[in-house]
Amino acid sequence: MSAPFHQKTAERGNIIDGAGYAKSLRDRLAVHVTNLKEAHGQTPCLVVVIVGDDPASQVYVKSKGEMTQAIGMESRTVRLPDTTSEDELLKLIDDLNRDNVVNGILVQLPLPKHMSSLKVIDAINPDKDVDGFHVINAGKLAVGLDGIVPCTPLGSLMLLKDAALAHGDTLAGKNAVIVGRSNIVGKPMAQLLLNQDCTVTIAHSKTKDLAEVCRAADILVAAVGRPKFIAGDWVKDGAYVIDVGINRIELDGKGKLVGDVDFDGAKDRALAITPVPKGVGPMTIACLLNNTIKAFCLQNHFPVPEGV
Ligand SMILES: Nc1nc2c(c(=O)[nH]1)N[C@@H](CN(C=O)c1ccc(C(=O)N[C@@H](CCC(=O)O)C(=O)O)cc1)CN2
Repeated sequence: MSAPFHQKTAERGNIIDGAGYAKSLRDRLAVHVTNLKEAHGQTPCLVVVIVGDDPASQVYVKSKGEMTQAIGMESRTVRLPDTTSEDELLKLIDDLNRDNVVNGILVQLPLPKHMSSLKVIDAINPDKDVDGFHVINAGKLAVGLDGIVPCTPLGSLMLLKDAALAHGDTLAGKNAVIVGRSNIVGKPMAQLLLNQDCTVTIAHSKTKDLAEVCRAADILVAAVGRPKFIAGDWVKDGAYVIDVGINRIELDGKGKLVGDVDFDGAKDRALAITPVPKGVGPMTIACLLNNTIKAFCLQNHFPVPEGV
């Protein structure tokens, strides 16, 4: 087993360095891309589709394109106006499904209100669904088959495993509480932690005594999308805390990014905790690159590189 990336140091304390882990993952993936090119003369190709002009989505999509290219893969971005009809988007996906050069298709979420994200995701060929959102990939994860795993939960699991390893610990047998039941984070995160032999609870807006449920968590994953929703005293002493939330708030007249956890209140209780920014967020894009390489190898019947 490799040495843990996350080490408790004087500067970092118990703060999980998601940005640093993501960089080291991208460096490893760049080596795989070079090796695949040398061995097969082919390069994985990712197409990202964005509809509309949501400013945060524009930033993420730009970053996806840059990072895809930076590790040596081919990147294409399709930008559509928010007047695009659902049928036009479905037609584009159909074309991309049929294009043999394209290995990965990602439709940036959220979509404009006149589109059904379930319908759009369902139209993507599951083999090219590098987000891992298609019902076939969700089903594979649920029954323990190898498929494409959603990027944010996959990145969160990598950080958790690494933090546990740094403490000479494992995830098996731990009480994991996930606050949030979305299809793209909460539910797949629960499946991943179940597969690690955790005892898993999914909590949500109707959960009774949420604070008490959280206080019982050895692993607490916050994915509610509400700034500082999880108070510091909801965190058990010695818990691993993964904060998936990325919320933009105004503080002293300035824009600021905060997570779903009250970081200052939680950090002295947690054994290890992800910050916002530079925690889970950067792992989302690094795992997208990981998934694109995996999809490329599976489509071409090449061996999937170890660790991908
Ligand atoms: N099709 C998808 N849509 C969306 C996904 C997804 O996985 N697939 N996830 C999010 C947005 N997202 C990627 O698309 C994403 C969010 C945040 C980050 C990130 O690196 N955040 C930085 C802060 C950046 C900032 O200033 O906003 C951090 O946390 O350090 C990357 C990707 C919703 N849509």
